[in-house]
Amino acid sequence: MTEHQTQADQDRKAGTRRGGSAGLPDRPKSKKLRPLLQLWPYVAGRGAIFWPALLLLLAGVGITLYLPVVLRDIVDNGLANNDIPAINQGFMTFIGVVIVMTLVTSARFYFMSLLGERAAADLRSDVYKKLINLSSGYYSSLRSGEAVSRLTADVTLIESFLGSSASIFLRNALSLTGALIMMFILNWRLTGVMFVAVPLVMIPMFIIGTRVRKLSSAVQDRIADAAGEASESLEAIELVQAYGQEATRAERFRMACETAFQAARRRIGAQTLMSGSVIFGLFTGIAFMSWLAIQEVLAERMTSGELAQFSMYALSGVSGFGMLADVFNAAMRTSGAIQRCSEILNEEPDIRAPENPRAMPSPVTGAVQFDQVSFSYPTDTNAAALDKFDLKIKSGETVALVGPSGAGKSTVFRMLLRFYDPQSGAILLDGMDARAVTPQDWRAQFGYVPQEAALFSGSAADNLKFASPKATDEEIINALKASEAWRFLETKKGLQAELGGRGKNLSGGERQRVAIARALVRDAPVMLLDEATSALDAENERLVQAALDKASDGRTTLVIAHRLATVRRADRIVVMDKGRVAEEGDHESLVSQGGIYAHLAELQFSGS
Ligand SMILES: Nc1ncnc2c1ncn2[C@@H]1O[C@H](COP(=O)(O)OP(=O)(O)OP(=O)(O)O)[C@@H](O)[C@H]1O
Repeated sequence: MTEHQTQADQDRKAGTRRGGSAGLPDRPKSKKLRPLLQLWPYVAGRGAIFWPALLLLLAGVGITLYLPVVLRDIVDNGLANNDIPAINQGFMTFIGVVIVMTLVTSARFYFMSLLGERAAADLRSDVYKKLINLSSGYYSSLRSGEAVSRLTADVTLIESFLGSSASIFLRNALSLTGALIMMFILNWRLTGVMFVAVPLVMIPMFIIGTRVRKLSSAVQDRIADAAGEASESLEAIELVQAYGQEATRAERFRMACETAFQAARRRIGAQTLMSGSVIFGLFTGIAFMSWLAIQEVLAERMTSGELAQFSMYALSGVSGFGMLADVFNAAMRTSGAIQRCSEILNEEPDIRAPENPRAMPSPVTGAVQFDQVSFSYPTDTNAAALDKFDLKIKSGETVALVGPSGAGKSTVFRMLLRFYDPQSGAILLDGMDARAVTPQDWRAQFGYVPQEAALFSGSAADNLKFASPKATDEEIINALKASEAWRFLETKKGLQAELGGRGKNLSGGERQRVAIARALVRDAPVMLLDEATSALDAENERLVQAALDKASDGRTTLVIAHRLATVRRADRIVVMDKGRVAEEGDHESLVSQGGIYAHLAELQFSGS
């Protein structure tokens, strides 16, 4: 558990490092744009936002294409004839169109952004709903932290794409197409020349632009490296000073900053080249096109108004083209994000109900049996975690599982809670095979106290209702009393006492007692207790032991035991080694056998 958290923390840090300070997270791109289509249900399913957004987008494009027509009329009808009233009238129309355009654009912005947020919220909930139902096998094959990255970073990319890039893309693609058609109608010769001239100017800019983008992300990576370096040292400042590493660490940070500076210098060089070539390309292009256009006007193949109209389309077309290139990049990244999210959405949990699930016997007495169970973890198929494991526990019996680290004790619990299914053999409860019932029905028969007493933020009552949502206040208080947790909660706010995130408002021993109460309130026939290894003071130890006693009262109990007091209370001790039962008996008989248990007891329980 702790190992997992540490790994997750590291991954989170690595994620932040990779993400840098660019605002949007930096996640792998896809090579295909096709996955974008998978967003369709999320967009179309919200018709009340989607259709207004699309109509407003089309209206906006139409208005942008109409503005140059108004300008042409001003020039041709007003300016060419020196007709002042026509000029004034023309500009009034122009302003009118601008007002409509402003309203339409603002409304479009509102609906498009809303659409992005709406779809992201829906997608996020769907991905989470799937994640929370997937089985342990899935998580063990996923890099830890990756699931959360998909839920947050990937969905953020999608959100930003739908809310802004997709709208920019559609708007510019439509404006560009519209502008080209209008230009072609106005003067096909000029348009033809532009078709040749524009790529000549754009291609070098595009190449340099790609280089600038690459260098910019390299700079961000280097800055993030430096920041990572700094935070690592500052988080462990006492260690750094205790070992006299201040100068070395400062020098390492300086080197990281220097590398970032060198990367920035390369980026600035490319940017300088880029802006130079943009200015040169753009203005020589404009000069050349203007010269050609004036030739057309002089040859009376075009009016002055049409020239003005043409120029407006050309300018908007060129800028639209530039934006498309940027948006393309965003689309590739979003496509990658969608692929990763849909991978989760398409995943089927490998632990699921059979086609015709049977009902658990009523009542369940709690007779547990492992029948020749062999199992190896999906990520480690060579080594068997359980090897033809046989164990029969009578209803109401308390069995202590002991054994060296890696013997398979926790695996026994994981199999009992059906986080995994065995590769061969069967796990039975009152004779019922775990695979014959729904996982929910099966798990409802177990109370589980993990080694790290993971609690959730919320009140004590919330934390107990987690195990039994219908429990009454009285039942909750009884469970808390039985687990010796009520005494300290009473001095706080009783059931309403806030436990803090992961129960951080409580001490280690108190957390364990609340976790035991949580298992008790479930009132299940089988209790699984994974005893904490961390040392407790004598008083807490006594209280936890008393709580454990109550927890096993009248129920079948399996306890992974680390304390002498616990093994002594058990009806039977089962010693595991290499996924098998190695020895069995009570404390005295096992010690006298002088085997694994005797050795373990000497090491482990000598201080108890
Ligand atoms: N998620 C996992 N993926 C792959 N292998 C695992 C996984 N969890 C445990 N194992 C392996 O399975 C074997 C049994 O592990 P298990 O956690 O059941 O041991 P344990 O007896 O509970 O040990 P400990 O007392 O140290 O907790 C070990 O070899 C371990 O490396």
